[in-house]
Amino acid sequence: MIKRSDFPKNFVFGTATAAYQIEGAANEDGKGPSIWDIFSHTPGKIMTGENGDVACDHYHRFKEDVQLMKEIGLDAYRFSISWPRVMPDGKNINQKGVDFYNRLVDELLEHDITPFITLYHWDLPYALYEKGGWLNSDIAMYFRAYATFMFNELGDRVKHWITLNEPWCSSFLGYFTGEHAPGHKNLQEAIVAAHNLLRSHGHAVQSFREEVKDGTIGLTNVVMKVEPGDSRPESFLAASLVDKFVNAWFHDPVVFGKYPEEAVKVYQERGLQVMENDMDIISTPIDFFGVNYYTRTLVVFDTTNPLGFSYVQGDLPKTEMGWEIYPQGLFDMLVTLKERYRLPLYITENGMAGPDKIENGKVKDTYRIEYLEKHFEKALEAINAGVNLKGYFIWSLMDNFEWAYGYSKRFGIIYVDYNTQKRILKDSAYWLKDFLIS
Ligand SMILES: N=[N+]=NCCCCNC(=O)[C@@H]1[C@H]2[C@H](O)[C@@H](O)[C@H](O)[C@@H](CO)[C@@H]12
Repeated sequence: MIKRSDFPKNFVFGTATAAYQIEGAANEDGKGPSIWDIFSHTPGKIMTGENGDVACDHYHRFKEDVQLMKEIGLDAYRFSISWPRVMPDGKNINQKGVDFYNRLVDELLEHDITPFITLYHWDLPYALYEKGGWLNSDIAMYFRAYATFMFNELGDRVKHWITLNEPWCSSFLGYFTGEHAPGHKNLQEAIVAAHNLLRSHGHAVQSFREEVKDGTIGLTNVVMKVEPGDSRPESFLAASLVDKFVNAWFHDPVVFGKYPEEAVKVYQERGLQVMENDMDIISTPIDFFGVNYYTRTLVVFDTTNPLGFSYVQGDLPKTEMGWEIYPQGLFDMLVTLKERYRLPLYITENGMAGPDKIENGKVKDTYRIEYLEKHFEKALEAINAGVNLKGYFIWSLMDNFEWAYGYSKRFGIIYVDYNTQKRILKDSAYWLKDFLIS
């Protein structure tokens, strides 16, 4: 049985959340609307018709939540800042919003929990969306100013920062499939948004080097193990190409200063415009990559699809999200990232949505314990294979607003009763508490 002491001494175990998914107080103390406030209030966008107006009410209950993190014994906590809470119009400061994050950081430090901050976890100020949002190249300057302000405000106490959470989701789910805010369905827009997200990332890193000299900063991507769904050679080719679009597209430019060749050609015909010194900015050196790993993606050669491939379902056991449980993919991707980019890594998200039910005041989420054990084992295997893995953040600390699925998908190790806002540690939280002292 794997033990905490099998991991390197300074390895951090934590949990992760995001502002829009847990804070609530959507219109309180001067906070401005984000694109997710508008999207979740737009009929038909959220499967359950729910929104993040209250969520887990973390804005008011953060002290209780930090106390629960302490009770479990977490080393670290990854959370995001709501840009429109601190800058309601994307530019001017809302001091009450800033005060909340000062209080949260101080509460974490008082409980010996190391804060890891994500600057952007999808909740763009709506006022900036009205100015073009990620489609307007000026967004990089707004993001740089926001990042610089936060570095100056919290950088004395917070030494670990992530610029963006999953730019692939922000651009391709937000602007191509339309599943996420702002709900556009335009491939050219998705390509432009992805480029502006990476430019914004680079500007924030440049500012960080001036503002927080003793800190580390990185970029978090969703990392999908892309595999062929059948044995045809064309499907192997399709898998390799999809891997370039979903994985390499958001890692290569940040390290090598250039997009993957195979994908550039496709995107240049569909609106990608790279201006002078964009790639130099995007490839401003970072200290680590954050890896959000959930599952694998299977693709097959498919001439009926204009892109030449289609996604297929695998036959492994699945979570409530319909995602296959595939711990081997975590090992494979950690090794791939290490060999290609030679950067330290954090697993900034890994976890599962389960059929969590309260029975006699308990949640027997044995399936989540097994899921975490298997993925912990693969993470350790990767470390022993030479991967410089520095930490592991479970998604998520508590059940929360799961974007287009509303509150119907429970990822937390803590159960949230949304009617009463009562928090109940699931069996997986008690398991983690024991693991962290093993
Ligand atoms: N097929 N397939 N699939 C895998 C693709 C997963 C893309 N979604 C994510 O990674 C999001 C990430 C997000 O940071 C968090 O805010 C979300 O709550 C979790 C759970 O959904 C994950």
